[in-house]
Amino acid sequence: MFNTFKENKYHNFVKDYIDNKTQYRYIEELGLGSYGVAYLIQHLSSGENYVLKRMKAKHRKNQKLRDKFNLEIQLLQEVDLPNTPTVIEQGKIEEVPFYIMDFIDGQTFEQAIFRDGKTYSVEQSLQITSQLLEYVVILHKKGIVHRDLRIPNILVKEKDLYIIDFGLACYMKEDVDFDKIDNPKRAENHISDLYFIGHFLLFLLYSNYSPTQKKERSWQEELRLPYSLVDYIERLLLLREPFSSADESLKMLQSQLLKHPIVLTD
Ligand SMILES: Nc1ncnc2c1ncn2[C@@H]1O[C@H](COP(=O)(O)OP(=O)(O)OP(=O)(O)O)[C@@H](O)[C@H]1O
Repeated sequence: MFNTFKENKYHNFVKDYIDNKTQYRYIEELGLGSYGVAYLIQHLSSGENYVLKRMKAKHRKNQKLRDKFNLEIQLLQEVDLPNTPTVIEQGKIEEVPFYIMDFIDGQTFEQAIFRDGKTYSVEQSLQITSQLLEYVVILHKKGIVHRDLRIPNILVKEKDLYIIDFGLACYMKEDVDFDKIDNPKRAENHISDLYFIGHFLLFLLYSNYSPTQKKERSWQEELRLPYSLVDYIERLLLLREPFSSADESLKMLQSQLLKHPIVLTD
């Protein structure tokens, strides 16, 4: 098996492969996750940028992880939305599977908030969440749950949102007993995506927050949001009765929270 040292060696292998055996040239590494590595590459004749994502070399003999990686590609192909990257091609480099997809030349919300110090008002946070929910409703209609809608996996480019990293996505299970969900993050239905969207919304709202006290308090106390919005977020986070679908939560957001101007409580 490739160990950490060999992973570096494999990295050089991939670079050589891209530069000498494909119609692309290697530009840089974009990110290294627990299972995969993503690289920025450029198509030689068009000059367009793409992303090559591969499995980590040390996992290449692990059939379960290979299946997981193949499922990621399959789901991304099935999603086929303007706001998710299109899969261009797939293959193997020395037994390690990879695929090439569109490069979304935007910023992740993690970069926007934590690197660039971007702040979002309550109104903006709700507008962005509404846009995200619209895409998630379509995703769910296609029978797919993303299950990792965190700030590094949602990009913004010219005010449009894009969803990447389908590494934990799965086919949606229709009949699930809500009382038996002990880990909402891993639920194989809308509950998981709504739970992550609740946290996503809190990240946006916190971007505008400056602590007034040393002692850390709950988000309900710190953010001083209107009751209707607290209630809404609590439903996303399963602290209250969950929404029966992403569509229901989108409708409530659009018909009740976005319709009236948000007034913060003192
Ligand atoms: N299609 C894309 N367009 C733009 N940037 C991308 C794209 N795909 C990945 N990236 C960048 O590369 C980083 C890593 O990619 P990705 O999130 O898919 O893999 P990972 O999370 O590192 O792997 P794993 O699935 O093992 O956790 C992302 O955070 C993002 O910055």
